[in-house]
Amino acid sequence: MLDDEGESSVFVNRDLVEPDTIIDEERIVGRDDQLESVVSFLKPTLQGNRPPNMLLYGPAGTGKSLIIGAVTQQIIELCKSKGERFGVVDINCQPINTLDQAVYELVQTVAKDVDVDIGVPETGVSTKRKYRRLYELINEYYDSVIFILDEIDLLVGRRANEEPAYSKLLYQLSRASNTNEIEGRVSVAALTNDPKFMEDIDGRAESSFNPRDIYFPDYDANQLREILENRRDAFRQDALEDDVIPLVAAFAAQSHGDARKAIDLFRGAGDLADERGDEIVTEDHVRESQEEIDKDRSLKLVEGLTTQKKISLYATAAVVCYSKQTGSSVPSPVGFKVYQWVTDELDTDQMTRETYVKYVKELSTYGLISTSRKSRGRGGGMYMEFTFTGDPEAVMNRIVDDTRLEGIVEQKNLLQTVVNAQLNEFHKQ
Ligand SMILES: Nc1ncnc2c1ncn2[C@@H]1O[C@H](COP(=O)(O)OP(=O)(O)OP(=O)(O)O)[C@@H](O)[C@H]1O
Repeated sequence: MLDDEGESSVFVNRDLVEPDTIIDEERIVGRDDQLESVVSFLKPTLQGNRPPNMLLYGPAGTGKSLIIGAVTQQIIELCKSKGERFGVVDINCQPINTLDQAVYELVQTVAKDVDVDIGVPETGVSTKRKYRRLYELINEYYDSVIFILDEIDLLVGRRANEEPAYSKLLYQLSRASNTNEIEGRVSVAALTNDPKFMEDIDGRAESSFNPRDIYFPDYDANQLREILENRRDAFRQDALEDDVIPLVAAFAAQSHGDARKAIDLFRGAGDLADERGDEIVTEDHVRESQEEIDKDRSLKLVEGLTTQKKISLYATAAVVCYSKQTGSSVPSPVGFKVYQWVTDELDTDQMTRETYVKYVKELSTYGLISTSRKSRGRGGGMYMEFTFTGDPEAVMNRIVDDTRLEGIVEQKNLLQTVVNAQLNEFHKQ
């Protein structure tokens, strides 16, 4: 039974501190330049012209989805008042593995928006047919359209020596109006955390996509503070101790100035106060909540991964834990070699290097790993470098709890030898 105390909450509008809530423009902080750029690029839509394609790039939680979402929402409204149909087709590429799935997802998103039948099955028909259905729906229901492709760099989905799926998709969509497959005006906005994303794009796709760039830098502690201040009304008046907002902002500023993390921690501290029946959110709630988030994030996440992702992560963590060299970064070619060795030992499927890199990169969106792109010097090509933000040994231990990976623990010495041999090999080249 709930007593009076149990019913009271520090929140009066908890939605405001939910990560997916679409906030009003006046709550947006420190993104004036980006807002201005997106508005100016999309303005031609209102005058019946085609806007340019765009690339919004910057670290996680820096407002890319927020800004493009807020501006396109306004354009939908303005177009509606003029009797024009502006379609916003927004997908997140992170869970999508192939080009075919991406096109299906686009069809599904449009069909849902205009409330009609999808009209193509998910499997058993060609990707071409799915494209045809996509264009058919767009031509019937929209006068102009923008495709928003979030986390575009994670749409790899290719076999060895093939062009990556993101490259093909960008090529197709950005030329669909030139080829008259789409009759109205089309533009494509790609969102990514990878500042060097365009370097991996096929030349054909690069020239047809040819985007205007908009950069989203990290927030500093002051901006994070302001973002939180603007959502203070999620809480009951006087429910926040004075130091709560500065402390939440300071924690989030340490983790790359990610506004999503700041908001999650703000909400977490409030939830903890509620759980304990405390009337006021204090610094202690913030600190404890941060500890829980740190612990939970990596370990819960690891538990929920597929076996292939666990193996990829295990092999990457093993490079850090077993390396005799100092430094805690893992060059992706070394991580991949170790991954191959582990899959051989376990006698399980082996993915391509692209897929291995995609899996590990995905973990960076959860803050478990950070990635950067490195050059091997003149003519040596590029590779990714992975750095663990938390403790790689805890990650390995958690993965071993999965019975399918137990066998590998007995091979610890061998694994150590493989790691160091691969590192030596890599640094010799
Ligand atoms: N400038 C801002 N003002 C207010 N809230 C913000 C701001 N920037 C981000 N947020 C909030 O932080 C959260 C994350 O923002 P958003 O999803 O736009 O980030 P992103 O850059 O698209 O991240 P990712 O690369 O992880 O997709 C959202 O809840 C958003 O409302």
